[in-house]
Amino acid sequence: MLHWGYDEHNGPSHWKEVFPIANGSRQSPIEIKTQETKYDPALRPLSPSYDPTSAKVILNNGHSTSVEFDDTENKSALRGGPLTGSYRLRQVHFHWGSSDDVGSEHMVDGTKYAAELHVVHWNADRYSSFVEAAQQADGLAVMAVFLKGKQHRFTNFDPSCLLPQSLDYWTYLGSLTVPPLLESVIWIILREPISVCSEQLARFRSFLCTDEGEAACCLLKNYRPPQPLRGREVRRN
Ligand SMILES: Cc1ccn(O)c(=O)c1
Ligand SMILES: [Zn+2]
Repeated sequence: MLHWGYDEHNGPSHWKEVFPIANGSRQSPIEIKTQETKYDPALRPLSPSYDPTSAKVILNNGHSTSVEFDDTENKSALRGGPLTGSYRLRQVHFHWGSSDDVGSEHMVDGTKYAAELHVVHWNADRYSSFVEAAQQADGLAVMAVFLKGKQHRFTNFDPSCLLPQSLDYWTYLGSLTVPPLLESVIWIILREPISVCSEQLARFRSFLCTDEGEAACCLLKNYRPPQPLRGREVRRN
């Protein structure tokens, strides 16, 4: 196995060839069987305290996209919960899959989520660096957050924030532009565009259109070419 990854030739089933601890006794992720979890009254509430000015860079390290934080001082830390003392924020990254129904690392009662956010901290009370802490049994604390897929909770969103200044428009009678192409649409097309930067457009192109288990391929385009007007009138206000 050259460099570890997530492909057939270098994925999780091969990692033990280079990292024998892969067969260790406290490996992650796990499946959480909620009925088997045990209430612990001694557990305290989590107390995250993050200073946004400690964020430094966002990068793709080939295994994930990650935001790195300045951890040379205790500006952002996680306390409480199961932790003793304070754990300093190091980085935030995501794990995801090739389709919305998989992607999380941990599972809950057989359910995988679409993705999983990991907020990584290290025990700066006891150790002098992330690298040192990463070798210790109580060295790191990773807070994981599940991301739900399609039905992603997206509340308090007012789409008018995406509208241009002018609501002047063209209108015509047409159809869906995707199958089943039903001819049931009154189209209202705003004449003034809104602006996006090329990075935002590239982000669209990075979304996948492949299913679980298929070779990942990106949804590079999803537009239907113009269709014959067939005598229809297009009106404007
Ligand atoms: C430190 C570290 C590195 C990779 N991942 O996935 C983690 O969750 C934590
Ligand atoms: Zn992770």
